[in-house]
Amino acid sequence: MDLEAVNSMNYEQFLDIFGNIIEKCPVITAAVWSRRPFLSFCEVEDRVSEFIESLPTSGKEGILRCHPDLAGREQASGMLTKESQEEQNQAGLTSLTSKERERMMLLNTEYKQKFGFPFVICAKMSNKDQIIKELTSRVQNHPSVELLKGIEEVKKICHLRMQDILCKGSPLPTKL
Ligand SMILES: NC(=O)NC1=NC(=O)NC1=O
Repeated sequence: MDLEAVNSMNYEQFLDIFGNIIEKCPVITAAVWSRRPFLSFCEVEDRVSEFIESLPTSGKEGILRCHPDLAGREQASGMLTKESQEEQNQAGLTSLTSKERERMMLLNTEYKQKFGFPFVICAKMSNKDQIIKELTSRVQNHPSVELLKGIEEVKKICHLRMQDILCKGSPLPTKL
């Protein structure tokens, strides 16, 4: 997929391709479309980051709240987005022992009760043991620290999802 093709997409085509680069937050992609033409693919990510940073705390918390728990109910019920499913698979979170699953559930519940948003980490850059370790440690943090860390992880997830889209060369939308 080349830049010219991306810059010539209408907003429906842009959303079809990039709508889930931030988990379940297509409004960010829809807003960033207005910033075209992009001089590079990195610029798309920079504009996404700018949009996120422009949000008030409640908006950033809202983005985190759109993320499914790792090894949580959405995974158990097969309700994950394809991107999240693949990321959780890659980190080994779909093959936890019952003891690991129980521990993740308890830690996720504790984390959400404390912060009012879920623990978010870029699963593809980690593995189940590291994730459990990170969750155990981060649940002790101050809310302001976890808001920053969570958004930082959201941007890493976005970067990898962009790479997947551009490298897999999703078929370009047919000219409508
Ligand atoms: N709560 C989460 O961290 N969710 C996720 N991390 C990923 O890498 N993909 C997700 O859906």
